[in-house]
Amino acid sequence: MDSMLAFLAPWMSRQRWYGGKGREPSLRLEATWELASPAPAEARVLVHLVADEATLPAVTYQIPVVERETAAVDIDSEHVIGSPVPGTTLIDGPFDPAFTAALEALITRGGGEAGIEGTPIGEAVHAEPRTASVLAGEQSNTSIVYRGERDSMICKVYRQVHAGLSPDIELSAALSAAGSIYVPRAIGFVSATRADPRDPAGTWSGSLAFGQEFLADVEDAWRVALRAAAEDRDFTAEARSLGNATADVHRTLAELFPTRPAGPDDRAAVFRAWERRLSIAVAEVTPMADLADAVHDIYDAAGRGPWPSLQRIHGDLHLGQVLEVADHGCVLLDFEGEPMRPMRERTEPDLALRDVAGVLRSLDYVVGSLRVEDGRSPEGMQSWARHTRRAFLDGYSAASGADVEQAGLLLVALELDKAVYECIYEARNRPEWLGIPFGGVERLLARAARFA
Ligand SMILES: Nc1ncnc2c1ncn2[C@@H]1O[C@H](COP(=O)(O)OP(=O)(O)O)[C@@H](O)[C@H]1O
Ligand SMILES: O=P(O)(O)O[C@H]1O[C@H](CO)[C@@H](O[C@H]2O[C@H](CO)[C@@H](O)[C@H](O)[C@H]2O)[C@H](O)[C@H]1O
Repeated sequence: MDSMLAFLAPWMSRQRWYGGKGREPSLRLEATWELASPAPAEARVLVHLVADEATLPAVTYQIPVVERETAAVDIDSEHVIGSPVPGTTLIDGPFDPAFTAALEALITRGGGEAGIEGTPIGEAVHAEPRTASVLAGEQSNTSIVYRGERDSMICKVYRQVHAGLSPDIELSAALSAAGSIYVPRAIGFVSATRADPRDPAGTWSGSLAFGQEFLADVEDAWRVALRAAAEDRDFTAEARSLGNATADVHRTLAELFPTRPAGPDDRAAVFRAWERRLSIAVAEVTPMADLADAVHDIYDAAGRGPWPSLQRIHGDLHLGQVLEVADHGCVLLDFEGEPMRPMRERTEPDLALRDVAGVLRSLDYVVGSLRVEDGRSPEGMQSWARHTRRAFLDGYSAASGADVEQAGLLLVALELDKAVYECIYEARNRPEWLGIPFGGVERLLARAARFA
């Protein structure tokens, strides 16, 4: 196994989903399961959980691997993990038919081996042949699209694995079961159970994968908005409809899951999370040090003002998480919350306004990215940005019955917190885009001055 980990570490460090950017992973094997695959092939399908101790706290990753005879391997070298045993090659599971077939069977038919369980949910999909391919693009996880004549499915293989049911599965499946038209239909999920490393008498379980209906030939709202802004075309109808959808999802989540008034402990926890992020940003983004005191003052004031009740929310809502479906409208994806936030915070009731702030930041990114990529003048785009922002807020207020503008400084603080998060995200992943959220922090501080 040590030789497998020695091959895994350099390969993992090159993957988009690897969170410890710039570091060499320091891996420890936590668990391995072998899956039966319906695909006719001489191959073993293994699912490993490995802890990466290069970061603190350690992060657990899921690595599905297919072991094949080297002579039979015909795949792009990028998806080859290595050959720790001469004559045998390890392949990244999502790119091998033996793994994709095993996963499809678990999600659509259920069952599993000791420790791995597939749970189909909702209406069963048709038993038919489907072709599997990995979705291209910048992702935190790895998604496999299964295309069939009658039912197509997208299955997300979670790369970072946490204890408990993933909030993505928990919330998306509950919304789908409640008949929400704003999420894809849920099809099934896979979980793993093993002895708890912290308490050998207990068990640990976590989510490995989630299958949803695949909506073919759709674009995400980020691409649609970018095109509209680049051509100075109106995007207010789409923004208003996203406001309606966000409010409707919040209303349904508040009916399905517990809500509570924001007590002193809740406020203190949110405030600590704002401050923690700010201090990470100061450490990683040099110019942030000059703005930190001003940001802190806004957090302080917003923490003392009126707060609405807390409820379950999306947690990382941005235009890239929204599909624009023709003759239907917006569909919201990926209820996992922000990947950098501790999981125990992501599953707690939170401020619904956090999602509103997420979309507002994303609209600011549309203008910012056109400036960075195309050298467009921000002045020329100000009117597009203002109208689009207004339309989103109007749509949200109309559908929720609450005037979001009343939130005043709290909304500004949440936008600031998101922009601070984005500064960290960009510094780690896309340094050339750092100016977009950093400029956002400066503008939000100017806006906050109106509430002084
Ligand atoms: N049900 C779906 N139908 C069509 N495309 C989807 C669906 N779910 C996800 N996608 C596509 O996959 C991309 C990544 O999905 P997402 O859930 O955000 O993954 P990640 O957590 O890895 O970021 C989305 O931006 C979208 O383009
Ligand atoms: O991988 P996820 O989709 O869970 O989200 C992470 O990556 C996003 C970038 O892909 C990042 O979003 C930021 O960039 C977007 C444009 O690419 C922009 O629309 C968002 O407003 C901005 O936050 C997201 O923050 C991060 O969690």
